[in-house]
Amino acid sequence: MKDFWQSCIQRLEQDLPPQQISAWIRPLVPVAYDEASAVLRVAAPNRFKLDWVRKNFSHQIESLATEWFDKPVQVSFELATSANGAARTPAAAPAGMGAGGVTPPAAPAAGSVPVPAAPTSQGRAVHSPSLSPAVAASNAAADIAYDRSSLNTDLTFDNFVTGKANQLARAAAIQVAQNPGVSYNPLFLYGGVGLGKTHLIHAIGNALLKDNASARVRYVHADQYVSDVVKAYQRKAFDDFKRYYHSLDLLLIDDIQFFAGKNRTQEEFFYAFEAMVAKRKQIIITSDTYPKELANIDSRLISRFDSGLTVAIEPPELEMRVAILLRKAETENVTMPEEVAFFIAKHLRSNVRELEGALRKVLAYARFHGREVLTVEVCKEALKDLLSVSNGQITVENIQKTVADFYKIKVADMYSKRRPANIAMPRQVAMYLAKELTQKSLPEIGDLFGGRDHTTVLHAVRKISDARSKNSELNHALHVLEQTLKG
Ligand SMILES: Nc1ncnc2c1ncn2[C@@H]1O[C@H](COP(=O)(O)OP(=O)(O)OP(=O)(O)O)[C@@H](O)[C@H]1O
Repeated sequence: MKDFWQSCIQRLEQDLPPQQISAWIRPLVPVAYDEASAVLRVAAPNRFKLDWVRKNFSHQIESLATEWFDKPVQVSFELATSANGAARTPAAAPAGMGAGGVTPPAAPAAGSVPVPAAPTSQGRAVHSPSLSPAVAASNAAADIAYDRSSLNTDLTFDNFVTGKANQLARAAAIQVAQNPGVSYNPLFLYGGVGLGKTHLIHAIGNALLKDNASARVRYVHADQYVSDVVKAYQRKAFDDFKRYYHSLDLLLIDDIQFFAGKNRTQEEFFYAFEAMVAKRKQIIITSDTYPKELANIDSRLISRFDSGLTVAIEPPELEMRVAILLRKAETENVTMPEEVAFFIAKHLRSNVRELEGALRKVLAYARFHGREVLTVEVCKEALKDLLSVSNGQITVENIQKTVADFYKIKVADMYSKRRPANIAMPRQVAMYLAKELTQKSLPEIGDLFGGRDHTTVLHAVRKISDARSKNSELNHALHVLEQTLKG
């Protein structure tokens, strides 16, 4: 196997630039070759490299192995650990987060693969034995920075499709990535589910680390932060907790609405917030609603959230949905005719996650049934269930967006707890239409309107239905909305 590996590197050196060889190939360690199953195990020093080589080099290594061993060989990549004998030296291994017991950040999800637009090896992540100790040390530090940040390297600005719905948010995100702590602090991004908030904040983190590999960046979901607070509490280790969070250069905190009612968490976050902003360190927050609408969050925090820049991400319009589908298909190396993308985008309107799910379904269906060309027919078959469930294309999210546009209120008001009449009435209209035009049950509708009780939905449905028969203006508005939604 050693001989094979040497020859493999030599062959790759003929095809790849030296920089790629030292950044991606030399850090790999061949772990074992199993003759019987023809599986070659290769270890990568960290998750980032693992994802990258799996995506970009597995094919080349596999064909070289197949040639060498004279039979089809499968290459299986894994993380270097002491168990497989490929772990990094202790000096280079990511340290824990201290005695405080703060949970070390999880690595990006297994199986996630960076798209080619992810950071290149330039300036970091090089482990060639020929490097000077200083450079090797700084590259090891860069790897550790990535490992600790919990960033998903798949999520970058380059693969974030822009349209009217998110252009402001993207512009603000780029601005903050280029001038952290200076331009907008905090940056508060809000919007409904699956619209790209998480993607955007990872993109900021990735961009910052690409520019400055030694920056202390951390992505954390609000739930994880809560659980870090609980652990610090149990272990009486708030000093470590504070030291860690207060020392960051960039804190990306996702879905802050999960702080609701968690007073100790809010208090700790308040201190972290104050400490970071005072030191001009950047904080970026996402939420399903805008600051003033956050329920059960301390008003001190709400006013802090509001003190920077607050930007909404709206559901994508048709053209943007098409662009997203085309881009995602391209990433999968699949040619998608525009009419196919339009067909899917017209039928699935609510969010990007739903579009991605539909695309995955269509691709899996086409592969399984040996359909080499994607057609509208293939999509209709593949998405049969999804299309019938969405009851002639109408989803609760479409209804919320359409009604919010009609009454000129924010989509976030559909799930906010606010109750002034100019918001409560459109929200009731939306609930009524959701009941009329979708198959959703009352509890399901309640959930989609910010976790409201089914009796609230029932009350709205009855009230609007009754008012409609007496109030011709409302009746007309409902007709217009129904036509828009069915159109
Ligand atoms: N503009 C976009 N371009 C490309 N991909 C996008 C875009 N917006 C969202 N996505 C993709 O859609 C999926 C869902 O996005 P994301 O997880 O960022 O949503 P979210 O707003 O954080 O949702 P939630 O509130 O449910 O956490 C991700 O795979 C993301 O990469």
